[in-house]
Formats: sequence, structure tokens, C-alpha cells
Amino acid sequence: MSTVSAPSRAPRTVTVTGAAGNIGYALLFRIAAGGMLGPDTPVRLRLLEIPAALRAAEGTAMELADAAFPLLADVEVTDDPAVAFDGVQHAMLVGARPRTKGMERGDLLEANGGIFGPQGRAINDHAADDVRVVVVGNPANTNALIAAAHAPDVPAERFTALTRLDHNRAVAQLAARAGVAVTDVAGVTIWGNHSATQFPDLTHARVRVDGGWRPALEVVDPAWAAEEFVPRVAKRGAEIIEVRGASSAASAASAAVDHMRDWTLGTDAGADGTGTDAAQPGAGTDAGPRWTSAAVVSDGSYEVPEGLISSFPVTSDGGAAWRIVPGLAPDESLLPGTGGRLAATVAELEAERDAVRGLGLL
Ligand SMILES: NC(=O)C1=CN([C@@H]2O[C@H](COP(=O)(O)OP(=O)(O)OC[C@H]3O[C@@H](n4cnc5c(N)ncnc54)[C@H](O)[C@@H]3O)[C@@H](O)[C@H]2O)C=CC1
Ligand SMILES: O=C([O-])CC(=O)C(=O)O
Repeated sequence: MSTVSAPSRAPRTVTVTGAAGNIGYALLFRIAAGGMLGPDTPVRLRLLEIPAALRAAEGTAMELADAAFPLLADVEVTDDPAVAFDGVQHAMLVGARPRTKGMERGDLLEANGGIFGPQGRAINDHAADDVRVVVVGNPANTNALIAAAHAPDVPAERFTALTRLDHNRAVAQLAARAGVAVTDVAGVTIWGNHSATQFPDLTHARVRVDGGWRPALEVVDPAWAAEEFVPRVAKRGAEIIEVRGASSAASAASAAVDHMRDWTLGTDAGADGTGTDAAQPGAGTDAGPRWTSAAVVSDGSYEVPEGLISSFPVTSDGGAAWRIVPGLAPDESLLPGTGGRLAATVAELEAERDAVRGLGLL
């Protein structure tokens, strides 16, 4: 953001769970600086933690005060979901255990699933009418399903899970391979689960080369896309854990900001909410239609069973729900070796749903 003018709008209430954790620490300062809701929108922050981490969350709140953010109207720290979600408009459900080396995200189902029922119930009972929820804690899609199931009075379309990190990773990998800037890439889609079965799909992607947009698979080798790009993006979380010794945190926070910003301000608004920022991949007049990826409740599109929370190509006009973009079924003939990948990731989501049902969490 280049300038901060005097805040001119009513404050928005943003709740961050797991506020004392690694992602929380990166996320809160971006939100307070106006990076999520724009340079004219003050924010009220509600930080939810478990009792053992409350003191650390208090410390983070002290640092937020010390940063003297002009847009930060208020910070409250609590271990009570009813307080944390009172009047919430933007709920960032981060608090959950991260995986460690050698685990798959699905291994966290039992450990983390129990967190999201009570939080869904608290959102049901206390949130504002225009609440938007993004689940970051893993396994994100199924945790979002659990939260939504405990919030019968909130439309299911308000519960989403984060696959924007996968989307951003895919954009970055394609841009690097094509030798272009991330702003010269458009039309990437992440399908399915935020797990190693996801399908990062380049069959409708475009790359700007020498000023003109071309199909990505004419610019990069389809064999590279199928054999290197797809597994690299799908397993990037594990690669980060291997190299960094801890799971992605700042990039996850950045993606959560992107997700909530685009949902609230619209996918055409640009990163600073002014409509002029080129940081959005695919920004530009001749890129063709623009979309991003988010895990949203399926309406049956693309043969994903209705009710599952699965990643799709989506747009937002700033309304309450993301819109699934039609007509973008992966053209597997363009990506040899990826046939059946969409069906497989959806089957994994069904298996996770059945597993949490078996655990009594749904
Ligand atoms: N969807 C995505 O793209 C990504 C998801 N993640 C996931 O995000 C989650 C958080 O990751 P980190 O911040 O690195 O973990 P962390 O362990 O650093 O922080 C988690 C925090 O959540 C808190 N917490 C646990 N239960 C809670 C509850 N019931 N209510 C409120 N707070 C609670 C813990 O006390 C801790 O402070 C993990 O599940 C991780 O796997 C991480 C990266 C990307
Ligand atoms: O892989 C993990 O466990 C953390 C995560 O979700 C990611 O980095 O995408």
C-alpha cells in the first residue's frame, strides 16, 4: 500500500483464531495495516486462543498497539469463542495443529476436527449477518465442512477453505518456468482438496509473452507441466516443512489475506482495493477472463457432489458468495498423465467427510 488516507468507513470486525501461532503472527499485522480490507477500512481485531497460549496472544496484541496502525480501531484477546465471534464479519480460522515431517494433512483430521464444530456453532450464534469464513487450519476443506455443519443458520456458501496458497504457488512456478513475471500469468486453477491429491491445472492458463497472451501449454512443455509442475505444487507444503523445518506460515498468511480481500472487495479490485494494483496475477485488459481458486461448497458443478467443500475456479463481485466459473473443465488431453486427477481428489474429500462422520464430528 503506498498511502494511508484518513479512515472513512465503519470498522469491520475480524476474528483470527490461533492468534499466537506462526500464521497468526504474520497475518494480524497485514490485516491491521489495511492489506486485507483496503486503506479506508478500520478493523476491530478479535484474537482467539486456547488458555495456554493466551499470554502469548496478549504479547502479540501489545505489539499490534506498538505498531500504531492508523486503521486499527481495537484489539481484544479471549479464549471464549462466544466473545471472539461476537459480531464477526471476517472469520479467519487458523488455530489448529500443523503437521510435521512425514505426516499428510489428513493425519490431522481427528486432532483438529474437534476444534471446528464448537467454532461453527459460535459463529452460528454470534456472527454478523454478512459473515465470511475462511478455514486455514488443516485439513482445511473438511474442517470447513465441519464448521458449516454446526452453523445451520448461516448459508453454507459463507464457509470456505484456503487453496489460494496452492494457487499462488502454481502461479509462481509457472511464471518462473516461462521466464515471466507473476503478473504475466492468468487462468490457473486448483481443483479439489488442499492436499497432495489436488489438481493444479494449467489447461486453461495463459502467459503473456512479448506483450501478447498465449496458452500456457504452448509456452511451457506439457511434459514438464504433468510430471514436474503438478507434483511440485501439490507437495509444496511438505517441501517447505523439509527445508524450513516448520510448515509454511508467512506465505499462508499472505494467501489468506488474498482470499478474504478478493472475496470482500471483488476479484477485479486489485491488491490495495483501488482497482489499480497490478499485483493480482492476470491483471490487465487483454488477459481474458480472470479468476482465482478457493475451496467453496459445491453446487454440483464439475461433477463434484453437492455440499462438499472443494477447490474450484472462482470469481467474486464483492457479494456474499464466491461464484464458481463454468466451462473450465480440465482438458486432460493437454496434460498427459493427469487423467482422473480431479475425480481422485474429490474421492479423497468424500473419504474425509465419511471419516469425520464416523468420528461423530459431522
Ligand atoms: N490451508 C493452508 O494453505 C495452510 C494451512 N496451514 C495450517 O494452519 C494451521 C496453523 O498453522 P500454524 O500457525 O503454523 O500453527 P501453530 O502451531 O504455530 O499455531 C496454531 C495456534 O492455534 C492455537 N489453537 C489450537 N487450538 C485452538 C483453538 N481451539 N482455538 C483457538 N486457537 C487454537 C494454538 O494454541 C497455536 O497458537 C495448521 O493446521 C496448519 O497445518 C498451514 C499452512 C497453509
Ligand atoms: O503442508 C502443510 O502441512 C501446511 C500447508 O497446508 C501448506 O503449506 O500448504
